[in-house]
Amino acid sequence: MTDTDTDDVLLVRGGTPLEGEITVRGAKNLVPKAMVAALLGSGPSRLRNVPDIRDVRVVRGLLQLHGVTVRAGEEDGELVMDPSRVESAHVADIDAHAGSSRIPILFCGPLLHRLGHAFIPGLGGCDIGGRPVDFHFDVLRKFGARIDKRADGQYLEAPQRLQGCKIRLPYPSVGATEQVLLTAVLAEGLTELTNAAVEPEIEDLICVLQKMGAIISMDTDRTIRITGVDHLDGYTHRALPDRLESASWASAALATGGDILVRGAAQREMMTFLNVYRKVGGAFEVTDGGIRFRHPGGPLNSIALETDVHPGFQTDWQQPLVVALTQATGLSIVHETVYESRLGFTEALNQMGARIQLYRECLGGTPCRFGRRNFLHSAVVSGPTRLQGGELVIPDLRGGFSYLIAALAAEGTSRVHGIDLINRGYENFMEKLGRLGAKVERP
Ligand SMILES: CC(=O)N[C@H]1[C@@H](OP(=O)(O)OP(=O)(O)OC[C@H]2O[C@@H](n3ccc(=O)[nH]c3=O)[C@H](O)[C@@H]2O)O[C@H](CO)[C@@H](O)[C@@H]1O
Ligand SMILES: C=C(OP(=O)(O)O)C(=O)O
Repeated sequence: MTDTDTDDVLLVRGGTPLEGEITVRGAKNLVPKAMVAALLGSGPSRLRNVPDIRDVRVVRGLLQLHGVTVRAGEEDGELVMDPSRVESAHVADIDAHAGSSRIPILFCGPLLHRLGHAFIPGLGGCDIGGRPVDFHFDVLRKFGARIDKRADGQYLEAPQRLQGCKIRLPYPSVGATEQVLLTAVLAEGLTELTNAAVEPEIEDLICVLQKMGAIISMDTDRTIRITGVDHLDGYTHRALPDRLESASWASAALATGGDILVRGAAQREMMTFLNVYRKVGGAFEVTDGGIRFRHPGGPLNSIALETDVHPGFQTDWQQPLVVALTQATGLSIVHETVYESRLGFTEALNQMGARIQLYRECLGGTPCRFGRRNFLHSAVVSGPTRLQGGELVIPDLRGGFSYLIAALAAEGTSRVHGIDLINRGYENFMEKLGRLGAKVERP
């Protein structure tokens, strides 16, 4: 689909506060990985709270190509995956199904265990930095995999059973940590991973693997130890809620002066976000069923914000919150330390009337990996500014949702191109917008 396709364009009439209730389901950053984990089991797995998003469809297609039967369970949002007949898939078919997601790389360990070989096509995912996968392949080599890089992708082979090993990640990468987990659980012997990522979605993946029969311990110092086992069963698991989508709606409430009850949102995984939300001047109430986010009236406060690995401020929360910061009084500082190019989306906000200046220097308290490498990875947001509707082309998933928020907060009408990308990570977002009173229509 191109951005000239009218199906992929949304007309947004701004100026109406978003008000009402919506529900978030399982996390985009857990569900597809738990689906990959099903490949490791000898029997069927049941995953609940699965959202209907594109990244889930991509993994479903890839599992099916490898002989896994995937069907809906009895409960709404339940998937039953049976891997009893895992088989090789044709390289061209894998390529066609890989889609826009980064998940195919996590098939490596499970396929090496089940088949002795794997093919990994070029990866999708958001264009917010170089996003190399060198850690993944370094890790797989340590387990004993052979990797042959060709023009169409990476061909992997396990000449013998993969062996547990000692690994230290150069940076606590979420994907590389998951790569280690999904590979080490069936490898022979002990694997010790230091400098691991400890995001809530990783803990939930560990819960899935433990239910399957894996032995995994987590220390407080980012060390994860996995004792390889010979056999894993299927699992039954309810995915943790999507803390990233929840925060996006929270930012939408703040930027539009609205009031949104996000059913399913969970406090524990959002503590860092909630502290920042309160500092900016947003109000929230945690209930048993979710979190209500609202603009309490009056001015918002400028803040200094630094994204970081968990338990720091999650980078995927950054872009939607920046839109709310355009409405705060004074100068806010945003230092993006996880991705080198995640602030480019602000140019379009400036065209709408925001005042956001980007810097190559580390403007936060902590110098980061990007400070001396010429990346525009810090921002100063001056506010409050009146936003005017504009012509917006969605650059990436969270940037796309941020443009929707900006268009909803702006005066006048915006044309937002490329909205299909939002389906990667936001279930039924059009329906949810409608329920919250947003004035949106297809041209
Ligand atoms: C599907 C999914 O779960 N996506 C999430 C996952 O992405 P993903 O797993 O891709 O993110 P990583 O944590 O791996 O990336 C973090 C940093 O490490 C670098 N890096 C990573 C791997 C590697 O082999 N080499 C390398 O240099 C990346 O370029 C980036 O600068 O975690 C990110 C950080 O919380 C989130 O923003 C994404 O939403
Ligand atoms: C960066 C993101 O996702 P992915 O890693 O799937 O591109 C995101 O969810 O904001």
